Amino acid sequence: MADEELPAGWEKRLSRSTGQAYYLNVYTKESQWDRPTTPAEPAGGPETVQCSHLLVKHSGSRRPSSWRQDRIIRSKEEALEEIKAYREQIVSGKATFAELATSYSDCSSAKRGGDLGPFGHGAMQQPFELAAFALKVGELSEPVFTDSGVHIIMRTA
Ligand SMILES: Cn1nc(-c2ccccc2)cc1C(=O)N[C@H](Cc1nc2ccccc2[nH]1)C(=O)O
Repeated sequence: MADEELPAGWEKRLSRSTGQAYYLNVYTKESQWDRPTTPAEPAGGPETVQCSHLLVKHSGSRRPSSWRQDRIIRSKEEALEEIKAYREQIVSGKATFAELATSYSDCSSAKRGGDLGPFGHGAMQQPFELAAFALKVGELSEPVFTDSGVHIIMRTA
């Protein structure tokens, strides 16, 4: 079977000792045995990422109101428990990220399944940015706290 094309930024090499194929990130010169499925990221990480998020606000949020609820009174601890339950539903496959974000996110991006579109450094609150840029494409964050509330973040590009 002809070798399928590799995602951008990768080169296929053969191990001198075993003859086994491995893959080289041409930017960072790092190598891996597993065939890559996403483009190689340059050293220093990506300039922009695209993420979807699910936000649960609480009484201490910067704007304790949303399309879902005019006045949000749940505590920060209750918000964390809710976001952990949503994360478990996603990880177990009981629901998709987009389904839950559409129904339950307190961010206006809920209408787009939580999709925030592409963004670069400096666009989002720092805890959110740090978590988002640390994710690999397709990865789901642990709960992230910002002045807006408690988030889970899925990097999509
Ligand atoms: C940063 N952002 N993008 C959208 C958005 C994007 C695409 C389509 C519709 C809305 C909404 C927002 C936003 O700040 N929403 C706030 C809540 C919020 N706070 C955030 C902090 C970090 C990242 C996303 C966040 N969303 C709100 O609705 O009160």
